Amino acid sequence: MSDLLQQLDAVLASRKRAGDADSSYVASLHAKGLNKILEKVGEEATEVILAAKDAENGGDRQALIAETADLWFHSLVMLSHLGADSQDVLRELGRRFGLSGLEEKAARSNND
Ligand SMILES: N=c1c2ncn([C@@H]3O[C@H](COP(=O)(O)OP(=O)(O)OP(=O)(O)O)[C@@H](O)[C@H]3O)c2ncn1[C@@H]1O[C@H](COP(=O)(O)O)[C@@H](O)[C@H]1O
Repeated sequence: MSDLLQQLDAVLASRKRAGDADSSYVASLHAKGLNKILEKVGEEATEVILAAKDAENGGDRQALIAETADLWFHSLVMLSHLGADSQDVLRELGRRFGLSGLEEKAARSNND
């Protein structure tokens, strides 16, 4: 599925380079600028939280999945706007793989 992320990265980069804001949602976000993109990331994060609470109470898990997809998507648009992409994040997650979050955090305080 990482290939899908790479394909999406390429589409987002092409919309940033030469997208038409009148026919492309992504190009319209790039044209509006980083603050608009960040507003959407914040909005979608809130919608994920609300959908998660709803799912905890027996609500619609598909709605949670859809809102999480919205958050991932808008985060990818943000990364694209700032010259990064999904592979940068996957590389960082790979670097952390197998390292306990508790050990990683303790190591930070030992080095501080
Ligand atoms: N994956 C997505 C994707 N996910 C969500 N969205 C859009 O993000 C917008 C979210 O806006 P809103 O939050 O206002 O709407 P909403 O989330 O449906 O409604 P609420 O949850 O807020 O109530 C909607 O217009 C969605 O269609 C996306 N738009 C585009 N993509 C991908 O980006 C590609 C390029 O898109 P265009 O640049 O529009 O061609 C597409 O081919 C897709 O692969």
